[in-house]
Amino acid sequence: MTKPKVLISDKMDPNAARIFEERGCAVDVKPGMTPDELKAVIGDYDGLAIRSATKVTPEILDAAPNLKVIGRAGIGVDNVDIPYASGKGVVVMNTPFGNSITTAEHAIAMIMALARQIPAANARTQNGEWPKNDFMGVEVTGKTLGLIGAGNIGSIVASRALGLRMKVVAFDPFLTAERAVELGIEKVDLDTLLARADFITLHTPLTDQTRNILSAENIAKTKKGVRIVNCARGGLIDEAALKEALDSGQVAGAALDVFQTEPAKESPLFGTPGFICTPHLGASTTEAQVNVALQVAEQMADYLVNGGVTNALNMPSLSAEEAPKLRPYMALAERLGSLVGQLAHGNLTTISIEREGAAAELAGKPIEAAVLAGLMKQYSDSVNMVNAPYLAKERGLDVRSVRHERDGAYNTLVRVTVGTSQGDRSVAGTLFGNDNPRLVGIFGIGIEADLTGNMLYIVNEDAPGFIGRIGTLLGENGINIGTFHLGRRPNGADAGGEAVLLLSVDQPIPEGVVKEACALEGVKVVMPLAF
Ligand SMILES: NC(=O)C1=CN([C@@H]2O[C@H](COP(=O)(O)OP(=O)(O)OC[C@H]3O[C@@H](n4cnc5c(N)ncnc54)[C@H](O)[C@@H]3O)[C@@H](O)[C@H]2O)C=CC1
Ligand SMILES: O=C(O)C(=O)COP(=O)(O)O
Repeated sequence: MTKPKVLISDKMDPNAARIFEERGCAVDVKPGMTPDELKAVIGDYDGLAIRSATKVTPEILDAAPNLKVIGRAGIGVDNVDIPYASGKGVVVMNTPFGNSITTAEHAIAMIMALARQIPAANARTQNGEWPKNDFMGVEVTGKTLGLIGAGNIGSIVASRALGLRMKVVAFDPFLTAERAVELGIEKVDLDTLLARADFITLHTPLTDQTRNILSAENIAKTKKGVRIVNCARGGLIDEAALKEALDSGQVAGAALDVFQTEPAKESPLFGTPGFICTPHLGASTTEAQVNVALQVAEQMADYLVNGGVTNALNMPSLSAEEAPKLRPYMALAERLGSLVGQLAHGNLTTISIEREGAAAELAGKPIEAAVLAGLMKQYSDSVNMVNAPYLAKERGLDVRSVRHERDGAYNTLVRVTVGTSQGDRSVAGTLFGNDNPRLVGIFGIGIEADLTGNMLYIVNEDAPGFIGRIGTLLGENGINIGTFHLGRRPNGADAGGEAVLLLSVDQPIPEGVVKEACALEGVKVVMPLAF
């Protein structure tokens, strides 16, 4: 098997490359490429490991036909076009905890640096000025810290601030009252936070709701002399409004680690009294960088080599332990999806995926994604388990997953039923010997078959002589039959109803032969299938 190829396109701790190699991936380390340079090489890679500098745009994704996974060694993924990556079937992962302590500590360092104006005092002291009378600071003890965003980083900041004897109030619509009590902080609305906080620190992702959350209007609602820290994302603060507020004294100090445009080589804020900044160093400690590098490489290699999915933003998780158990189910699910997609005519409106017996004990989402991938393959070549659920949603397909506690005739069973404009169509399959996918029912008829290669599905009047006729037709056309499966409709009926035939053949069946088969006496349906 050829090794999956991974490109590390941002500066990353060398542990990442080591782990990729140890886990069976080939790795190239090329930090600092321009977008054009990245575009020129990305086509060679199965995985792309990044930090915040690489921008994964639709243009880059379009140039990456082999790409399967993007791994962000860090938290924020606003530099990746996730909807576009999902559409292309590329998994996007991050490392949600590896650098949170480090970033929280940076925010605390910013709070202390603002309170005591350490950067300016340091610069002037080293300049030989000894400006002892120019730097009157403030204590943080007893002051109110307003947290905007109390997730992983925000809650660590809260715990450290409580240790500094600050009072902490937080605005976070997703913070529960219980969690606030647990953290020892007070949950407030944004206006209350703005009015009460002596220091404000931001810890939300950049979304449509959080963009410019500190707008001119909201900055005007702050306590005069407030100090503001942003170690989250640049777009959270209106930088022009912040400049004005610093100039007017509404804001006594502001510390930014992140900017609207990065790298920020120039800014009206530079040189403003009370303003300090760092060049997106929030995650830059040895400890955090080792953490995120190890984690991203482990996660990406696990996906590329074993199919395990951890911390994906566009796919359900699947542990490396679960992955081998689920793999035969995915194969079964994909084939059932493909079969029902090939057989069902008319406009598909609903799909229901039922799991019974051992299948009911497994994670449902990956099985659902595999069924949809099989089904959607009829419509597009680039469908996989990542983008199939998105494509199904786009097409307005109503997807239902049902888990049955009851025991059925098989110790494990997956049934897929699609609702079409012509009624419901259902197929079911099991695993033989734990890993061998096998069809056990088609449109309510018990029929056992492997779903593999080229097949022919025939419904005919159940009368003597038909099997001979179809065998002769295929033989005359040089088509060898591999396997032959028969069932009767209604299920278990005696002769005289409808018979269903599923044949596997050694080559695709030419259209002319399909037409001749349709013309045979008693034939109702003939459909070539491919798996
Ligand atoms: N400066 C740096 O180097 C680093 C920056 N970051 C950034 O820090 C930010 C926070 O990271 P985590 O705490 O790990 O994320 P998280 O997802 O654990 O927490 C974010 C919190 O923001 C809250 N939130 C979402 N929308 C909100 C809204 N409209 N108003 C108020 N709160 C809202 C969420 O409920 C959540 O509790 C991210 O933007 C991340 O990219 C993370 C690491 C390093
Ligand atoms: O993890 C994050 O969200 C960060 O912002 C860290 O960015 P970086 O990896 O230092 O470029």
